Amino acid sequence: MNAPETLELRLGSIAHGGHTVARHEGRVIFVRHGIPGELVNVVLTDAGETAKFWRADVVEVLEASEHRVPHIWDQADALTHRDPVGGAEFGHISLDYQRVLKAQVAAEQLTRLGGLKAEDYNFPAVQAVPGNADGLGWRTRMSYSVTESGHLAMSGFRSNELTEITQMPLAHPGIEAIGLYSVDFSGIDRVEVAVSSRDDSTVLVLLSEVLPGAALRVAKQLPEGVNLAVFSQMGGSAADGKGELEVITGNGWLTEQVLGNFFRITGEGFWQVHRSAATLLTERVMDLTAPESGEVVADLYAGAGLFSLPLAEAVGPQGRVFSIEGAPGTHADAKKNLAQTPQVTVTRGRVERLMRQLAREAQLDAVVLDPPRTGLDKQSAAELATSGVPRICYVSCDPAAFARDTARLMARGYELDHMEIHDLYPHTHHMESIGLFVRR
Ligand SMILES: C[S@@+](CC[C@H](N)C(=O)[O-])C[C@H]1O[C@@H](n2cnc3c(N)ncnc32)[C@H](O)[C@@H]1O
Repeated sequence: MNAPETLELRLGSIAHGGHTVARHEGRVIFVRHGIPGELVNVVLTDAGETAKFWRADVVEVLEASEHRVPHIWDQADALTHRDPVGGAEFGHISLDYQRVLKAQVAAEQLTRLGGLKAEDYNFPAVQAVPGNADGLGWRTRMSYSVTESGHLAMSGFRSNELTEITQMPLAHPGIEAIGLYSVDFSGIDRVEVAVSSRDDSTVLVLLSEVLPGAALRVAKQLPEGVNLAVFSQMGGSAADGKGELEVITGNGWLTEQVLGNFFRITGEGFWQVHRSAATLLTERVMDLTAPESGEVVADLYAGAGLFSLPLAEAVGPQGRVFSIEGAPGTHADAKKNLAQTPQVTVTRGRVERLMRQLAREAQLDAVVLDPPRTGLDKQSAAELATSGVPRICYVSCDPAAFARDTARLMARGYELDHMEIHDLYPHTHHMESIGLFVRR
């Protein structure tokens, strides 16, 4: 028998990934675009007869949650679009309640994967970013596809169908101001845009060109002062892929400023997305890690040196910082950003490959690590713990990976001394956790 295409469901609790969990005839269904407690009609998007669980999207709300609000972005609204775009999947939930749900997800992951018990541990609330009351305009980095007619577009939540974009309320106003939505991007297949949060107005547009000459046509349509470059990825992954940047107008990089330090970030290089993230995370990492003069600290997955630079200042010329980053472009930025601090050793390479040697050769006093969504691999977690480093400050954008790594570190002699969660991705299901682990 084929599965029914639509169903009426009562939505249960929130799950990792932003779904609510519902049940139908004993089967679990992960439902998007709903709120726990709501009675809704859903369309099944993934419903094989033999599948362990199904997936569905809310298309009609029969009994709305008191936390439901008009969606912040029409094109991402599942109630008015059959294939809404991704990128603001919590936009129908009041901002305060989004944070309540994120805290529930984090607590559930820490319990289930991290092995922590609610009776022993005070699971943290999710903190709003000061100065961003409506949770809009925070994205300093945007990434778009291009339609056949040359317009900016984004993919549907669960499809490759492109929807033309005419505004993006989460994008920084400096990005929205340059009129990208009326530019003809024919001959381009991806458009990446970044704005500097130093001045809130210097913009760099990166194009991936499929027709030679297309970027020059785009250049003529952009306002004066916008930096433009063509980027070609030469293979590899985000951690070690090689890229080539050909500048068309202005510079191929932006300058960022964090607490008095300046950072050069090339077009394809990593930088924190929320306009306040770099400052907020630096303050929190420095506060929790508390590096002292003369100490030896490692900054793993170091990016362009955001934490390495203040760590170097704190340990001073008598101390030492090992800054490890995999991506060649971001590593090149780190080299430049850390050129005036000889106490920093800047190394390009995968943490998986370098961790053992580092743990063996350096007597580390503290480690800061900020891995991608996948978290630490098992081997690196083991080597990190075996190093016996007294303090580990772990910054994470994925609560499941963070919880899994918490269990690994706790099994090898660490305890989670402090944890906090920041809402660095409002109107999405994402969150940023920071944990301080200390050697027992
Ligand atoms: C979440 S970012 C953090 C960067 C930096 N801490 C910051 O806040 O600006 C993670 C960084 O790790 C790098 N990376 C990803 N996988 C890696 C790996 N296996 N080894 C080393 N670096 C890696 C990425 O290129 C990226 O720059």
